[in-house]
Amino acid sequence: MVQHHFLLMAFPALGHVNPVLQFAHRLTRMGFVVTVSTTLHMHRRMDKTTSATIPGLSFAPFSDGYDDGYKYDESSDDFKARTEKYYSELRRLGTESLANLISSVNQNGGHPFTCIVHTMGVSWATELARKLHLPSALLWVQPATVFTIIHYYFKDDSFIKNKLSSPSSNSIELPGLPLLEPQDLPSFVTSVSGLSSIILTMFAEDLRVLQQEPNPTVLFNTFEELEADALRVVRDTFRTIAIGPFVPSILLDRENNSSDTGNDNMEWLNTKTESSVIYISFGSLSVLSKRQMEEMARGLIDSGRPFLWSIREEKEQEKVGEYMEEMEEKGKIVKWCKQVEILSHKSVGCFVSHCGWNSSLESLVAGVPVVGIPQWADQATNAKLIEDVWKTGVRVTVEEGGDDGERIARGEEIRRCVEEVMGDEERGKEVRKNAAKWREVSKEAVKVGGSSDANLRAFLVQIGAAPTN
Ligand SMILES: O=c1ccn([C@@H]2O[C@H](COP(=O)(O)OP(=O)(O)O[C@H]3O[C@H](CO)[C@@H](O)[C@H](O)[C@H]3O)[C@@H](O)[C@H]2O)c(=O)[nH]1
Repeated sequence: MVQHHFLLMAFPALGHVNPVLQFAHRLTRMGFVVTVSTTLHMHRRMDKTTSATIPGLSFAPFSDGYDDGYKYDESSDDFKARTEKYYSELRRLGTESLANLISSVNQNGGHPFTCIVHTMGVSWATELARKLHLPSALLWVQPATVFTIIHYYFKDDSFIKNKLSSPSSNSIELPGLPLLEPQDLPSFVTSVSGLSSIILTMFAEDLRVLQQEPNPTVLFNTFEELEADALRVVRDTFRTIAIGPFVPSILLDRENNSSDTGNDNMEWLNTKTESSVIYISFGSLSVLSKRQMEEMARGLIDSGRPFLWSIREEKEQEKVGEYMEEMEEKGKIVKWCKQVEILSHKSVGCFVSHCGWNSSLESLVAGVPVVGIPQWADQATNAKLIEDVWKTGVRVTVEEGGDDGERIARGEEIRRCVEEVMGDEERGKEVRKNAAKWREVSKEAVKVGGSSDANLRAFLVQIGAAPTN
């Protein structure tokens, strides 16, 4: 019997690498051999603590020429040209490495690769798979809603582009999606410059390459119950298969925990009462301005609640300036923590988040209500879904702040939103009830026999790889 061997290729960003790793875990549990490939820099950043001992899982990192990581500096004059050059190098070196990997496995008597799955931005992996007559699929690591928006954006200008430039009504009505205002759209379609517009070009290439496939298949890090309509309305063009949420098993397997020790954050959380702590994180990419950091600090202090704030780097932490002392008295600032551990702790009652898709799914599975402060990319759309569709959180209102016209979430507004989801008023109760409901539904989806488990098994059978577990 053929031992199926999956090659999973992740675009070099933590938001892609993390779900790919979870997907790899799932496939190995089903009895498959899996190789995960990404750039050397991302490979080093990947949290592989739980992967080291998994039989059947291996890694094949490659150098993209930036082993200390490519720096996206949108303020530099040559940002667009430099980034496009980087992506073309990523394509050249990635294709080369992938081709070498495939032939060396074949020559050295390893299990030959039988399927390639890749995230967005590396569609050259599909092109290589086609050349080698291997089945392939795109793994979409943002919501299906965003995929659907992007699809309609390119399908016909009348859906989005013309509306955005119209002086009168620019509400966007798309099949299967809630009515969207421009502020609910991903920045890819609203920004005409910077990284967002480069990513839009990348998505155009992803869809172009995909649509040349006889059976264009998109696996989604979402689940049917969560985004049924968004998945359904594009089925005339793509085979859409929801197989998420891809979150670490600590969130899926355990009940909210409070007893773990040997870890500063857990011990600190253990001293707090149930659902009393605000957790704050803006993911692996966003950098907040000093002004915004100060507003956040003010809002947290004024909330009168304990908080745990993950701020990636020391120089970022310094931006809270004069508030540091008071912050350290009332809360805890940490550098980079195991977010899923924090979210699964029963003391955490609210997540102030940029609404990155991984964070959004992790909070959903943990049943923690969200206060959304979206920054760019898919985050505004995710915040819209959280507030208006799943009703598991609220989105702060931002306003013009300061001379440079920067849009700011004011401390007072952050405090108000936190109070809204954690307090005793009707809205808070409803949000918490919905969060508890989605926690159960999301866990069910990935259990054996759940919608995502069944979808994944059907996909595997279709490519001739029936699971043994
Ligand atoms: O202290 C921290 C903070 C975050 N995380 C983890 O980091 C990941 C963050 O992912 P995500 O919430 O998706 O945010 P970004 O890193 O900003 O992800 C980028 O990629 C995502 C997937 O494409 C998009 O949805 C986001 O908008 C985009 O910014 C999550 O798994 C978190 O658990 C930690 O482990 N520790």
